[in-house]
Amino acid sequence: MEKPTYPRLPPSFPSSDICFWKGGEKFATRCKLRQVFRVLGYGSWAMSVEKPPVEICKGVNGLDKVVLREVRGSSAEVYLYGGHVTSWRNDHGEELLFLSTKAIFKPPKAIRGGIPICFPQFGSHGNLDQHGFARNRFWSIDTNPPPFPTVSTNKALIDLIFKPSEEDLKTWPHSYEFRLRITLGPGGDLMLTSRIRNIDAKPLSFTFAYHTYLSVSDISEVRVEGLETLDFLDNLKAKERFTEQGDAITFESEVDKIYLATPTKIAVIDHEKKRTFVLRKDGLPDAVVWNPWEKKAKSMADFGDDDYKHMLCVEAAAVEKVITLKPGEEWKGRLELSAVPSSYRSGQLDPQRVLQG
Ligand SMILES: O=P(O)(O)OC[C@H]1O[C@H](O)[C@H](O)[C@@H](O)[C@@H]1O
Repeated sequence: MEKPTYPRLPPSFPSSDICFWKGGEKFATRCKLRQVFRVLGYGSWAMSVEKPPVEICKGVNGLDKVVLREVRGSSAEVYLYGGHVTSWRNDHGEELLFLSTKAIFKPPKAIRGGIPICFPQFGSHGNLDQHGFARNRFWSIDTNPPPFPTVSTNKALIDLIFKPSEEDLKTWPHSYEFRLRITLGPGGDLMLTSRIRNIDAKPLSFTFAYHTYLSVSDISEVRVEGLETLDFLDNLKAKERFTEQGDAITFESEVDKIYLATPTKIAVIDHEKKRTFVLRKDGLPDAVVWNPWEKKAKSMADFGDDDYKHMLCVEAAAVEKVITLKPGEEWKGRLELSAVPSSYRSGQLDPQRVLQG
């Protein structure tokens, strides 16, 4: 083949980041526009401008949202309203979080689905409104967050901050700073790290949950491993304490349980989808498992009648033992979510095996 001759490009020719595509497959990323110009015309190449790893734009009803993108194609969306993750997609573009077909993106209602933040109160475990108020307040982008002990090389991350307003101080008179970092890892893992600092002169006590709504193909085909034989508080039986019996947890009716002092890793196995979610948590001893089932689903205005079949909440939480911070103290609570193909058979939970599957 004859050596192609390239056109001479003027020095001012733009050199922004570009992706190459062939037959729907991404061939290369972050080439310079100058190089692309040379390749065009030699084969059936297409090109597109690489989308940024962090983009701030408008979402439903004009609410501000942040889109995180990882170079291999996974993505996440975060609304500043609630500091709320509403979408997490793998590199095939498949949605991994459940979002109600009737979700209302309108304050003061919290968004139904995704990952609402329950703070400073989980559920009705206190005098505040159900799940506290962080999920229906506007958060801000934190442009200068205090450093983390380990430096992150991830580009797809956003730091948010929530500080109580004068109104909030009237209902809950405590001064604090709540920082939330949301990161999409190179393999598409979603990580949420909350840092709450007490900046008041008196102690700060709270309960907390990442109220994660996982998307599942069919709830009756789902199994949770890692919670068997643990004690739990049953919200459907006046928070009475029971011990889980037998095997992994499966679903055939309404469930609303707070499992206590759980392992740091929990697996949610979706047999039909052949997908396993692995939840890893730190600083959050409890795990809430919730599915409203048919009757409650019908009573919820922002929840489709059949939506209960396609969701399961497994919530990394701190409920039974209230967290108390002395003045100046900081608490950290972390959740890491991965979705892997299941090559999973029954037996004790071994998340390492799940991950390698
Ligand atoms: O309707 P929400 O206030 O969002 O609460 C939804 C659910 O959240 C948690 O999982 C609680 O354990 C449930 O008791 C509650 O029904």
